[in-house]
Amino acid sequence: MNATLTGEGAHEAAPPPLAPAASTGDCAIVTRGLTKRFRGGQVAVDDLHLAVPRGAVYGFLGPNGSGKTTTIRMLLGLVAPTGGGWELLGRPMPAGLAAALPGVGALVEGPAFYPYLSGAANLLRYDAADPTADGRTARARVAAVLDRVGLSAAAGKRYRAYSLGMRQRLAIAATLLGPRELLVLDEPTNGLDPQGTREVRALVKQVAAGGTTVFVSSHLLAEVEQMCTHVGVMRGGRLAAQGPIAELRAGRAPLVRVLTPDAARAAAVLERLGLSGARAAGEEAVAEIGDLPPERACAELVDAGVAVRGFTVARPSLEEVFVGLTGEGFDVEN
Ligand SMILES: Nc1ncnc2c1ncn2[C@@H]1O[C@H](COP(=O)(O)OP(=O)(O)OP(=O)(O)O)[C@@H](O)[C@H]1O
Repeated sequence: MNATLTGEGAHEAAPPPLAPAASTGDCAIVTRGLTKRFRGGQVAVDDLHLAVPRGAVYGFLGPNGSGKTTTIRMLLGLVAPTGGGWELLGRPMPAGLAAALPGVGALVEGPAFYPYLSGAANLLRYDAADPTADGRTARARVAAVLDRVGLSAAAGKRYRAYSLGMRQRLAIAATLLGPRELLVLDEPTNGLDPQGTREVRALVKQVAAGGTTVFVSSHLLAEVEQMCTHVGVMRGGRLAAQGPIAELRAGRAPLVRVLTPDAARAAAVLERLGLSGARAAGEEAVAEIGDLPPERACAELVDAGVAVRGFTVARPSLEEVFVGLTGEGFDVEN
């Protein structure tokens, strides 16, 4: 799949699209113009074109309120779109929901577990609620899934004694009771401590390594960088960018940054040298270095009388790329 940059996120400083529209070839999720306008007129999701390749761990990244949960709820048939269409596991929706959903594990709102029952007993109750599950093999299924999420040793422990990370792993275990081709997780590390976050991240990677496509929403860039192969960036209900993380990062032009009290003059020199996107902000002038040898740029600046206090050439970090696209910062803590 190719990375694409679309929409209004591409403001003045943002570079042009990396590639044509994403291929929707072998995808676990495809949306075409998916839109949700709530009563009262608010457009929560606007003309969304997602392409989630099979086998990907796709990070659905965006600040709070950018439309992630609404999108996930539409994908799962929990709320009806007001425009556009979508496919899950190759089936057109919503007609194919009943056929596709058994292959989809989803964690949208945390499942309700009984605090006085053990993890295993809670999962047995979940399993019993699934009319397609064979009751005779329930115990084996629950044991296998507890093993998969690393909770075998705590299987008999009461839920209320579980740590936050264990609770979330149990919730993910509940989504894995059946064989799943696709796992959809809405902010699975929200509210977890660093240890719980690590546990959930490791579990997601492990599930993906078993061949399951994972679609996971997050407002944490660092988390998406660590866990995901692909990313879609939401801004105000629209998709500002999507593609393989490595491609989004690698496709960005290296920038020259000049630290100087003469930032405006430095930007003018860089522009005169033919560099794109030359701009000044505070005590920094920035431009795309292109093919110009950095030493030549530096010499020209000095010749023009610019007091160069710092000079670096580097690709923008993923965070800088996304801030450029969304116009908003990301919480990079954690
Ligand atoms: N039922 C609803 N009626 C009206 N507006 C809604 C409804 N649900 C969500 N919205 C609005 O739609 C926008 C997108 O919300 P959504 O929950 O999808 O965003 P999000 O990216 O998942 O954010 P968060 O992480 O905070 O949940 C928000 O402005 C929200 O207030």
